[in-house]
Amino acid sequence: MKKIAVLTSGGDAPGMNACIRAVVRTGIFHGMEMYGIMYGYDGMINGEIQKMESHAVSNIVQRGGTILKSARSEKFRTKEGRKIAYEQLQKHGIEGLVAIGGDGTFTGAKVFYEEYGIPTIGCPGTIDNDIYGTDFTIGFDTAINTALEAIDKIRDTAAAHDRIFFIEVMGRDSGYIAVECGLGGGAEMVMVPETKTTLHEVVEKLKGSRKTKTSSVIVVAEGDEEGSAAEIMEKVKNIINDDTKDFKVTTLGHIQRGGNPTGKDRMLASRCGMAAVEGLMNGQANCMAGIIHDEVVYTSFEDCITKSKPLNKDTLKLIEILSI
Ligand SMILES: Nc1ncnc2c1ncn2[C@@H]1O[C@H](COP(=O)(O)OP(=O)(O)O)[C@@H](O)[C@H]1O
Ligand SMILES: O=P(O)(O)OC[C@H]1O[C@](O)(COP(=O)(O)O)[C@@H](O)[C@@H]1O
Repeated sequence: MKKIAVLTSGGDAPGMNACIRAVVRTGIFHGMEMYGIMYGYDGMINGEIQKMESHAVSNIVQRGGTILKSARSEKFRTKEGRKIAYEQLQKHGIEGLVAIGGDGTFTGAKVFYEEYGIPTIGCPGTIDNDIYGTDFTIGFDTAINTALEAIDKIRDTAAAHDRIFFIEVMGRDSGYIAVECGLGGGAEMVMVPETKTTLHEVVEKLKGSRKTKTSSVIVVAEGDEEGSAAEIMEKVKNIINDDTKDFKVTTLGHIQRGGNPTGKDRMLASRCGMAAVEGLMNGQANCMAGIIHDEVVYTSFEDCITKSKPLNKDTLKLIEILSI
């Protein structure tokens, strides 16, 4: 294998740049020609493929976002789109791919590999941490630290005004961010897509905690089955029906996806990037390079996509115990 290309796809995540840097420099170290594909799978289809020398990844290890840009590509979901993508790779002589993204990105990579056989290895890049085959995903640590900083600030106001705050964090299908922020931010309760929490339980919890506390914070993952934090707040407010209680909502949104990656994310990203390139050189394909118990582990895309990584039950219990 002589030419490897790297792309970032799906949502961006802090640490993706550190991963791109590791991919490019590991490849060059081993005598490969390295290429960057802009805008994920869309760029593959559009032929936005550029050679990357070592200096192309200078001064990016500390930066959020992704210098290769990211996209969610509808065209790549079609057979015609993937055929054009393959032709573009052929045109540039690309023999291997590193795809940095989440489970959608890996689903696309798997379909593409099965159709055209271009060896591909993924690196887990999503703030949601919802990927089987790695203890943590690139961007998760930064996202929870960003969210925690925001929650700490909101708690100041909550405490000063005796308010009940519903804080929405990201996590379309996953409650990892909510759970970590809930625990670290001292929340009364977390509401996540993986477990059912009824409005009745929320109301009872708030009534109970108001006996000992004057302010409360409830962290809601955006994908919770009861709806958004704003919707949940309205419903709870209506049930409690007490004008003396002051309810507020804050949706943290995309601040969680930006910013300089933490040291942990830079380390994880660099290790996964190197492992992806060395995996390709050693004949691995159709799998993701992740880190489990501090060791590099290659997990098939099939498993990454189909197997779930359950939330730690002890952590959920801990939140309940610590919020009495
Ligand atoms: N079944 C599929 N077939 C082909 N491509 C897919 C498929 N699922 C996802 N993709 C591609 O992967 C991209 C990224 O997936 P998405 O779910 O948006 O983000 P993430 O990788 O962060 O989970 C999609 O925009 C699409 O181009
Ligand atoms: O910016 P967008 O495209 O609306 O994406 C929002 C989504 O991005 C995430 O932060 C991460 O999603 P991905 O795993 O698809 O990258 C989700 O939690 C959130 O729902």
